[in-house]
Amino acid sequence: MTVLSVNVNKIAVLRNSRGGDEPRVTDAAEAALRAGAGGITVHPRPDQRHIRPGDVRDLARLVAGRGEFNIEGNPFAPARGDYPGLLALVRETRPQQATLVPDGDGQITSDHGFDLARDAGRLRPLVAELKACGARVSLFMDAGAPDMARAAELGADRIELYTGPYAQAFAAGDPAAALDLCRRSARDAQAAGLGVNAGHDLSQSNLGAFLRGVPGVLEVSIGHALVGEALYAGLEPTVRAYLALIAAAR
Ligand SMILES: CC(=O)[C@@H](O)[C@H](O)COP(=O)(O)O
Ligand SMILES: NCC(=O)COP(=O)(O)O
Repeated sequence: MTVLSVNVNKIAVLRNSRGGDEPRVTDAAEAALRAGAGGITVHPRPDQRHIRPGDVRDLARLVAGRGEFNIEGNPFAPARGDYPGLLALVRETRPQQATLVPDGDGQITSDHGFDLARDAGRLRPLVAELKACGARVSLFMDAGAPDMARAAELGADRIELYTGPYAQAFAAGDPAAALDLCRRSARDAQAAGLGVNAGHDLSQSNLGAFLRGVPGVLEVSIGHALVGEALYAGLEPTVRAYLALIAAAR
């Protein structure tokens, strides 16, 4: 069954907005795991707009043995201040998965996957180093990317389908074409021996249709919508609602 990995970036946004320690990302992760989430995802960025290196260390300890810890980030982004870089964080905290995302600082959020025709050569040694740290490596990829097999060729274990365009199409009432693109890309990745994860702007409204339309998704990582929904329903009930949607989509 598809694993739910709860992204706690937005808990850190709220915490950082007042400069203190509350709400704690570790409390949110604890609640999510208690409710049955299969893992926790964070996306520490060089500008530390939300998740900080200390959060990554704390969450690695908290999740250990209780679920999968997934660290996302741009492996090419240099260290800055006390942000040591994605590889350094992975070396130090040994997460079960590292998801590589080609984000720049100027982006408000992740909005595209890798261009492997340009990036494969630079990625190959980084993927090898991350795997040597014991991490499964997933590459953030656009639905419709022409070269899913190249992700396998450079050593990745999985791809993460960028589901932002699907979510936008779903909200506009016309998801069919975007869903079909996701389904075809997932099939191409699976044919190349890659596992398929998915994430970005997934929500309780669009998740069921996505999972029914794209067979074999191993993990969905969800944060923004889930935390927003939890403001009204509570975090543990919201996580359980996502788990029920995943179970119903089988
Ligand atoms: C890669 C992706 O789509 C998300 O995991 C990412 O974490 C979103 O980042 P923000 O939470 O900073 O918008
Ligand atoms: N990889 C996607 C993720 O971790 C969370 O994305 P979102 O649900 O915050 O858009």
